[in-house]
Formats: sequence, C-alpha cells, structure tokens
Amino acid sequence: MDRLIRKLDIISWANPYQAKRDLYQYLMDYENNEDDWRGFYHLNENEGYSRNEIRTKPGQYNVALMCWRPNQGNKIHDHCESFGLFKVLRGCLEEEHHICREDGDAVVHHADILIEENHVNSLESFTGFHRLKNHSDDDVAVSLHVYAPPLEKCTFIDEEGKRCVVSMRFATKSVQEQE
Ligand SMILES: N[C@@H](CS(=O)O)C(=O)O
Ligand SMILES: [Fe+2]
Repeated sequence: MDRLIRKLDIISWANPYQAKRDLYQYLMDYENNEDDWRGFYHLNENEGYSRNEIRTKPGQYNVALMCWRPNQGNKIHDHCESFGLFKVLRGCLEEEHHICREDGDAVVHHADILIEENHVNSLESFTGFHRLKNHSDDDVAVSLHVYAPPLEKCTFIDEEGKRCVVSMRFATKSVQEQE
C-alpha cells in the first residue's frame, strides 16, 4: 500500500484529465495481495458496508477500503465535486447507474454493470448517480477507492428525486502523519 500511496502523492491532482489517467494506471498496476490490505479490512457488525480510511491528503485525494457483506449495497448517491476510481480486490461488485440532471428530477435507471476482481472502474461525478452492491450471496467483497478531491459528502437521492447531502463517515480511521 505504501508504494501505491507514494505514487498517489506525485499525481498532479490540479490537472484532472491527467490525474485520472495516472490514477487508472496506478490502480491497474497495484498488485492485489491480501497481506497488503488486511490491516485496513474491517466489517461493520450491524450497520451498512464498512468504509475504512487508508489515507486522506487534504485538498488532494483520499483512499479507502470498502468492505461489503454478501448482497450488501449502498443507496443511490453522487460524489458531489469529487471524481473517483476503484479496484475490486475481492469478489465482484454490481454497479447501477442512474441519471438525474436537474434538481427535483426523478431518477432514471440507466445501466447495470458487473465489476470483477482486479478490475478498475471509474466513478464519474458529472452524469449522475450510482450505487454499488456486493454481487455475492455468500461471500464478502472488498474494494479500494480513491477520490479526488477527498470525498467528504455525497448527495443521496430517492426515487422521487428528493436530495439530501450527507457527510460521509469512516468506520475506521487511519493513523497518519499531520500534513
Ligand atoms: N462513494 C461510496 C462508495 S461507492 O458507491 O463509490 C462511498 O464513498 O462510500
Ligand atoms: Fe459512490
């Protein structure tokens, strides 16, 4: 994980086009090895999927390990001002895409895709909303997410188009040096 973080630290985040390309490449190159991410692995016992912070570099990016129980998913949301990419490290995730361009519009279910282990997927913020779900009925899934700038808030939207901006919390926080 340290090697990946060293690469993230030299990305020019101020140039989003180049940053997305570099980030995609670094996540593709990331050697998925459970020993490397086990220290961040944590499942919530009773709550939703578990968001575990690996690193937050203020104003630049954050990295988190998301752990999903069988069939567990999140609700339809966007990423406000952040873009992001993720790599599935264990299992397979389903992603639903939803479109909602104007405030108050109903949500239109647009597409479903499956993202398999070791695949990288981008999370665009401009077209709309999405949600992720563990595709498996009997095994946990794990995914590694990077957002830039750091994802602090998401807009959740219900079927009628009612929006609600929510601060995102981590189940576990990383111990990191003060920037
Ligand atoms: N954006 C979600 C994970 S995924 O649905 O992209 C989160 O930060 O919890
Ligand atoms: Fe998301």
